Amino acid sequence: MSHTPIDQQRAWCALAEHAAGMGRRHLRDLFVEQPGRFETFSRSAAGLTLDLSKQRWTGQTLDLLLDLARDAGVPEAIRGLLAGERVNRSEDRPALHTALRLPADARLEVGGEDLVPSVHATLARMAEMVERFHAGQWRGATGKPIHDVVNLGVGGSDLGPLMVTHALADYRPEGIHRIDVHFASTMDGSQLADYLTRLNPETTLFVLSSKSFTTIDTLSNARTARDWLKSRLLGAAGEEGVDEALVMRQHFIGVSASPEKMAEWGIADDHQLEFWEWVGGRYSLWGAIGLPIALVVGMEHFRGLLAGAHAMDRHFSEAAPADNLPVLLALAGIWNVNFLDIRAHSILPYDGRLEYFAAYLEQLEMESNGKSVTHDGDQVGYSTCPVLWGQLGPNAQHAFYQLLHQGTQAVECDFIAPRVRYDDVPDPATRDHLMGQHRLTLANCFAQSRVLMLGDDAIEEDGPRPEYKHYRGNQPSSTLLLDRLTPETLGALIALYEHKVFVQATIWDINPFDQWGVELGKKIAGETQHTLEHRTGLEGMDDSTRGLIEAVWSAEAEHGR
Ligand SMILES: O=P(O)(O)OC[C@H]1O[C@H](O)[C@H](O)[C@@H](O)[C@@H]1O
Repeated sequence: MSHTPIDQQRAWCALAEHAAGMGRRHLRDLFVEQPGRFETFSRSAAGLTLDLSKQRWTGQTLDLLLDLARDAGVPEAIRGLLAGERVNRSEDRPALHTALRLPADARLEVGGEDLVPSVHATLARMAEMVERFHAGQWRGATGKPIHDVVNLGVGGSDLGPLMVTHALADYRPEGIHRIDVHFASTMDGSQLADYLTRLNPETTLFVLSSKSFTTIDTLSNARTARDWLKSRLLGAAGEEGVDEALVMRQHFIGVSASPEKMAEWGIADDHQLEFWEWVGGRYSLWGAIGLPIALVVGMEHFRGLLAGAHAMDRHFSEAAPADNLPVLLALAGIWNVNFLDIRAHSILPYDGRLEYFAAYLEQLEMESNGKSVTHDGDQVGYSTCPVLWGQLGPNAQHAFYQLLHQGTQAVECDFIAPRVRYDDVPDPATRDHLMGQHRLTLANCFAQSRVLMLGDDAIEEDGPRPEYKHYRGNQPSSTLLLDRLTPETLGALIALYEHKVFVQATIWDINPFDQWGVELGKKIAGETQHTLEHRTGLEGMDDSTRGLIEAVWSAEAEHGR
């Protein structure tokens, strides 16, 4: 039996009425009317400070949103998620990414089995592998130590490791055999082809990362990599005893939830790292999919990342909703999307190390909450996930901030920056310059959120101003300060967003852990590929697709295919 949709429940209706009463009240007035907003609307946990005072809301708004969270069953949902209930209902399984970061002495019984020992057994296997690489003992088929590792994966098997290895590149341990890690995800092979022109096959290893081990993008890159290795290392190298089995064994590691498929592909048993169906792809960087991260920062820092995420998990589980960072961040989003009609959300990190953070969040948020059917199978009558995009804030200032300041779209922004950076640079002259650059960056970050909030009022200017110089302001934002960017705070930051997504999904009554919307495209791509290759089935296509396919065929004919 379907329950009453959330938008027909008391708390939602009270919020709708409250929003109507607030009209188009300007953020600058809210700041005038309510002194001490920073104090009122900011909270800290796990090395992060979240300032929500520039949200277009009041204390009463937040109280009503907290009522909404309670009525939607958020506290019970959090308990269910962390306890391993089957929260992913369409696939009938739990979503236990939080189990991947439990400490070794914790217990988590799901279906009569304690999951913690197997999680830590995988970490131990990763540690052994990482140690071999860092000791220069993982050798290619011709006996030379592996120096370059290329991760072949896409979506959740690419974006998390890519984002984190980039963010934590400063944390490379010293005194080890250096491993350079690269990422190739695109099915067209262009990223991989570029690496293949530059890397030495004798010292290059590929990690095939794919939860399903059926993703065509990854498997076609994997085939290209295998052929490249074989053509370069077999015979041509003139080495005695270098056979195909040795090449496969020394140059490939597989990471997947399907050991059978890894074996079928030819990954040696002891070079397979397995994870579980109960870890969603976009939530998987905390386990074996994180191998590239550990190869860059070492196991100690990888465990630091897990510890930071676990600190956020504990905060999520223990803090009261009114002090709970993920709950508050989620409620700010709900307020913007569902009551202020703000359906665009920009992620703006002010730290070059977080270059891939927005791309990572685009998958996390939009693949999780880009849904329109409730758990009961009903169509939702309200908006869910906003369109989310982003880029490094300082660069975006010179690109799309124009739209934020003077365009016609209302946009919510998340500004993210570390409080301190470069204070540990050994050379004092460079240190001073770099610390100055960091302060410059922070000044820009704070200035932008201030101008977005206040508009013209951010500056005192005499005389009238032409319309084209007018800034209307009133764009809401959140600011997240990391004490500094470390494995621990990065872990906490990612976990914060994971949990924010879950809280929003709970309120919207949708499943954040499946992604059925991507399946049809894959099926139709298969059929289209068949037509392109075999020149049959064109009659069944629509006129546009037919025209496009014929354009390809005529180009191929011109080039003699
Ligand atoms: O890890 P894999 O099974 O190769 O999946 C890679 C990606 O592809 C899919 O199409 C999904 O939309 C993503 O959620 C997933 O992360």
